Amino acid sequence: MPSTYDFIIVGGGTAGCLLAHKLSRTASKPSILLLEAGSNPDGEYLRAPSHRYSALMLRPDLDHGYVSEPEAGLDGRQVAYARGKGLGGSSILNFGVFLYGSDEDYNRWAELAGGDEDWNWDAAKKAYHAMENYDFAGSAQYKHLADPSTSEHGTSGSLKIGLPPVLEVGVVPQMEALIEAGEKINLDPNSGDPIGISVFPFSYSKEGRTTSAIAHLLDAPGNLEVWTGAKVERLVFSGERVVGVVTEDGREASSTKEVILTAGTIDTPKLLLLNGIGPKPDLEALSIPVKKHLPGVGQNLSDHILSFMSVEVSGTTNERYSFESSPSLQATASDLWAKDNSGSFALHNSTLYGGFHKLPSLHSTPEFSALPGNLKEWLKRPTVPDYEFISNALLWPPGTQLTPGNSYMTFIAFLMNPQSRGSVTLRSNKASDKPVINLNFLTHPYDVVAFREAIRATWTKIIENPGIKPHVRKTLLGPESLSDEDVDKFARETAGTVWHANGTVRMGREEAGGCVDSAGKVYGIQGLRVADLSVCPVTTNNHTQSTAYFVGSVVGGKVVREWGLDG
Ligand SMILES: Cc1cc2nc3c(=O)[nH]c(=O)nc-3n(C[C@H](O)[C@H](O)[C@H](O)COP(=O)(O)OP(=O)(O)OC[C@H]3O[C@@H](n4cnc5c(N)ncnc54)[C@H](O)[C@@H]3O)c2cc1C
Repeated sequence: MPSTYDFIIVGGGTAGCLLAHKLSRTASKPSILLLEAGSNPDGEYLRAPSHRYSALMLRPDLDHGYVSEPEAGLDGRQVAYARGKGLGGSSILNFGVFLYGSDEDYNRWAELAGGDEDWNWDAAKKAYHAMENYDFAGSAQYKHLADPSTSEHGTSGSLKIGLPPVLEVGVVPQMEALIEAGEKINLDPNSGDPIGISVFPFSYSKEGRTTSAIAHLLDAPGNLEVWTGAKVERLVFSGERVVGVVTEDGREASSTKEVILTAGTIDTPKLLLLNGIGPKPDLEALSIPVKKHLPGVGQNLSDHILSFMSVEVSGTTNERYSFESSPSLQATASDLWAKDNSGSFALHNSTLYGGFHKLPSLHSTPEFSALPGNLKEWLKRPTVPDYEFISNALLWPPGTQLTPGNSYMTFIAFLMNPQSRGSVTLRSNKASDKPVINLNFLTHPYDVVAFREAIRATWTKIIENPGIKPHVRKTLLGPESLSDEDVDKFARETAGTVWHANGTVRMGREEAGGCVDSAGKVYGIQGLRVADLSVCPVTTNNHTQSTAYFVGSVVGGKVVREWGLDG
């Protein structure tokens, strides 16, 4: 006999752990089973800010290891498409930036969700307030560059968010040089208005990285059971109702109320397709019995894209290369971190600064003019950015050897509001086969032009800045020139994912290709919801871990109300 629970949550990732936390702590104490394909990761080094970018390299076992198909817009390159595997999901591997989207993202989301105000900016603000435990201490050291208002952020949630207690060497003069050159400083990008340059808040505290599992599963109540190494392959149906799941290794569990999928933007549609929920012709072609013809499942894959650029700079600009190339400094840092979370492992890689910007010239291009009218109107709103840049990032390309005594500056251009759409489809009807991922990056004419302008503006703002230029010694990675042809070539050769995949089980009207309603319920099937980034009808203008938490929080709130879990 399979064990029976009120709710089964499939996927112990960013959204899934928050959802499990939320439901399990309601007054009625429903029984909940959380199933995670990966392990419960350990390894102290995974948490130090210094290792912010290296979890992927150090622990390939925590990555599902997906790779895209050859991409037409990227000269046939394939893109490694990491997805976290283990309790915490992609919050184990991510780079820790914690930014909300624009207020307009959430208001548009609410509109596309049929006017459901649970998704609008006011609701988002409340949701973030409730989940955050914001440490304001950091910014006290540099209030002219970051000054989040204490009343606008939560301090009693589970998710530790903050600003670096000390900024890394080089950051203050660079930010000041950009401000001097006319950049607007944004003292709190998590205010609904991301425009301007800011020190980026991160999902770190004095103890190091906060994953969703660390935030939400420590001291779990007795009514929450967690199975790791439990990859769900099959949904069990009773007529049109989902009543349970079966894992890869044959374990079964039944649900009396609902199964909620939080397996992420790649695996949630894969699971739906394998179980007969998706486009009928595709399912029939693979001999999968059709439970519900839903053409949108696996379609509409959306992601931000980025290109790294880097220059060698004089050794006085920052301390990055001298630290990274010194085994003895690293050893001391490792000891201090192990002893009391202090030293260079706490400081190194802790600071990212950057900004979200508008590109007025983009709005007069033919590619912009060709967009649908309501989208153009929305893109022109003052708090909707056209692109983002980040500086003080990791050495890129990794392993580059520099002139002894020198250091490096790496900065990144990001395309916001991408219009290219990809897909996640099945390779076969076997659950063990990886899905087919077509990103279709840079296949929409708007994206080509907007990304070109983003690269050009990022390069110019940083490299041509009179306070930064004198420190630059040579280009390590950048376009040959700033001509359209050279920038486009550079984009095709270097553009990659920001790992912000979303939209493959999109929320919206079924007649318009939507797969779930505004409560995350899968159309045509009872007892089945989705509560991860696959439901997004908007690619929010941020880095998307906060969006995943938001989805878990909103759908969780609806489940609590619909089932009266809080009495
Ligand atoms: C390398 C990298 C860097 C990033 N950097 C940032 C950043 O700096 N800031 C930011 O805001 N965002 C960042 N992101 C994006 C952000 O982390 C993700 O958008 C977000 O975590 C996705 O949350 P999710 O809940 O939708 O999915 P996930 O967190 O990926 O969770 C899905 C979970 O489901 C599990 N699962 C999958 N299939 C099954 C199955 N069949 N059965 C059981 N379990 C299953 C997975 O193992 C995983 O644990 C980054 C992502 C990556 C990969």
